[in-house]
Amino acid sequence: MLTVTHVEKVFSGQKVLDDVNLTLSAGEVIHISGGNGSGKSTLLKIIADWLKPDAGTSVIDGHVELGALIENPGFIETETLKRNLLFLLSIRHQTKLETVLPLVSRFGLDIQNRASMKKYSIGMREKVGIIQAVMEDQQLILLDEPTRGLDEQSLTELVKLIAELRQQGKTIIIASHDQATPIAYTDRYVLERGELTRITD
Ligand SMILES: Nc1ncnc2c1ncn2[C@@H]1O[C@H](COP(=O)(O)OP(=O)(O)OP(=O)(O)O)[C@@H](O)[C@H]1O
Repeated sequence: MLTVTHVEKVFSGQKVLDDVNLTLSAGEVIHISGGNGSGKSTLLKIIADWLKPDAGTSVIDGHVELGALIENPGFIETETLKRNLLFLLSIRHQTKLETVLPLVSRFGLDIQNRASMKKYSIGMREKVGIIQAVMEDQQLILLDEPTRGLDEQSLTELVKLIAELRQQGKTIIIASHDQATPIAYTDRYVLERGELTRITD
């Protein structure tokens, strides 16, 4: 599903990622922890092909659809939630808005909300970011700090959603600064000084 091999990334002479290797098969759910600035977002961006590594490769199997929430998701700020989702769905033409509505309401969002996205709070934006990352049955899902700004109820929904996606065989990478995450995951990794290491209990 995903093979990251000997990946390096240097910013301003500083090696942020140093020989990072990661192989994930379909259905694996992992959690990567690491302090602020440890390179979690950089690694996810390389996996999503938003950034090129300075050395090494990151390869996703050809047929795999990617869903990603990395840093601040970009929306059309002057448009409503509905218009934003319709726009995103129009790119792949695979999913109808009706299919996404249960996901919208379980996170307490209102598809009829007439406010533009720029009026949304951090937590509301995070929820929309989560929804767009999973709403088209994407098989590989990257979630960078997905709990940011979420209230208790939404956090519970997120935990349930990830458990469901895991049951459906989705491959998921969750990154957060926190080693202790409320989210169910299988394998834990830590990113420190540019190195990604699997934590064994
Ligand atoms: N486009 C860029 N140009 C220059 N430096 C960058 C760029 N993107 C990231 N960096 C630097 O790379 C390092 C890792 O950043 P990254 O955002 O990947 O860390 P992170 O682990 O996601 O941090 P956080 O938990 O704070 O979000 C930081 O020192 C950051 O300043």
